Amino acid sequence: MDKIVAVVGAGYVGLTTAAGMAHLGHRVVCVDIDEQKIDRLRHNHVDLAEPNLPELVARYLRHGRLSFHTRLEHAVPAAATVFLCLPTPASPEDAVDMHAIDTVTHRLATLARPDSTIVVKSTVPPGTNRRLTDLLQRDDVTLVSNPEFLREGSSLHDFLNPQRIVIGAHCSAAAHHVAQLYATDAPVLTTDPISAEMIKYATNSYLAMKLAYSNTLAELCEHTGANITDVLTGIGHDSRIGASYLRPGPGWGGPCLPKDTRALLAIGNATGCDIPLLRAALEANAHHQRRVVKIVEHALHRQLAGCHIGVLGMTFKPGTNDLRDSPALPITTMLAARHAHVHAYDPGLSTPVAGLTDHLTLTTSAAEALAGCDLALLLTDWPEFASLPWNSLAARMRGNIVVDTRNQLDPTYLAEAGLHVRALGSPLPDLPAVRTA
Ligand SMILES: NC(=O)C1=CN([C@@H]2O[C@H](COP(=O)(O)OP(=O)(O)OC[C@H]3O[C@@H](n4cnc5c(N)ncnc54)[C@H](O)[C@@H]3O)[C@@H](O)[C@H]2O)C=CC1
Ligand SMILES: O=C(O)[C@H]1O[C@H](OP(=O)(O)OP(=O)(O)OC[C@H]2O[C@@H](n3ccc(=O)[nH]c3=O)[C@H](O)[C@@H]2O)[C@H](O)[C@@H](O)[C@@H]1O
Repeated sequence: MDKIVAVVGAGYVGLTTAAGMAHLGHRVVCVDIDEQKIDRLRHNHVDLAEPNLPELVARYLRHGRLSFHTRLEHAVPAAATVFLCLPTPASPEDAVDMHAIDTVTHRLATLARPDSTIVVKSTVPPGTNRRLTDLLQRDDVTLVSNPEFLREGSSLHDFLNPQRIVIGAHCSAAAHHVAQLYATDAPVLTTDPISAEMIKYATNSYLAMKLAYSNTLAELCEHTGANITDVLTGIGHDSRIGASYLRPGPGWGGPCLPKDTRALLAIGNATGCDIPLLRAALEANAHHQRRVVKIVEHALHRQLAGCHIGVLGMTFKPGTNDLRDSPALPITTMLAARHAHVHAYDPGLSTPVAGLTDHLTLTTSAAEALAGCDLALLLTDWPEFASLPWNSLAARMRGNIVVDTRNQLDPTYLAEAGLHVRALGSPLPDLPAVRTA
């Protein structure tokens, strides 16, 4: 048994780190200020829709290798390593809100065990390690930067199978200590802290730019007559480009890609470095969301006022119940602002969601969302949408057009049901006259 690992913050990153570290054989104490969350976790209730996470939490709770706490003083003083997995949301001016990290670091100044290592897993602006070291004022405690690259929906898998571990540390013993906690064959890259912090923003922003480029190519294909699927397959075979993150969609979203791209732009501006590339990626993303609304208008051959739109998928990607910065939010808001009636279904959203039902009706099935609709709009590529009973759905719809922003549906299969699929990145089809009742 290794020395105790403390994890502060029990959200996506924290709970995954806690369960993952327990799985790697460490004794883990996990702390969160959300008393309700901790109470639920102690009773085996994991609220995150993450495959295998509930099972692992239950297993190591039962073994006594994992425990949950609400107070830092009950967890931190015994820990040789303290992972900070705290939120770093955007602040109003798009800089990073460091309140949670600063508050906890302040407390660690008195609570941290002598010779312990504090590991910052949160995404934090370059220079944070140096600033927190000053705040901590503990010569016997080392602060290490260790950004996390997991994706929602596969958080545990990604944590246990990392493509690389990045460790930013001034002290090689501390870097070695953190690396050996992971017991992984993945490459371990040791850098200075500021570079490690930058690697995280640079990665997310690069993915955002790549996605913005894919969506731009999709639009260009519509105008030139090229086929986006073939074009992206063609460029993806070039190993200098790579095939991943090339699927077009209604815009990229989620809790991190938009926030971190905006943050890096703001960080650059604060240092006097303008980054037009990032500004363009963000502008392109807003443009692509607006474009989806235009495609719907074009498909209906008319104004949206009074139309019923059945939306499939609201989360920013399948396999999660997370709506943060989901492109479906601005798109459905724009549809509602044009006085369309929006009825949405998402397999990840079983309970009412605060704020969501102001501009749309959240239904509990695809059949309910599409009943009587003039047009179906697929926004999230939940796998089950491909195999919906499109024959019976078509019979319930008033219109006969499906706008597929993820190029997920088989147009031939839907054609058998009498439906016309308008995918992204294919030449604009001469859509049939809209079927109405
Ligand atoms: N969600 C993701 O997929 C990824 C997130 N990140 C980064 O990791 C960090 C954490 O993100 P998430 O886990 O998504 O956030 P989250 O919002 O899911 O979880 C944060 C947790 O910290 C708790 N917390 C807040 N203040 C606290 C305090 N003073 N003491 C103890 N607990 C406190 C909250 O109650 C919450 O449970 C952020 O910097 C994020 O950018 C990095 C990689 C992936
Ligand atoms: O820092 C973070 O929080 C994380 O942000 C992203 O992970 P995640 O937010 O879970 O989402 P992704 O799977 O990357 O998808 C982001 C968005 O891009 C879209 N996307 C992704 C891939 C693609 O080919 N096409 C596409 O439109 C998704 O639909 C989604 O809206 C990064 O992929 C993680 O490496 C990172 O750790």
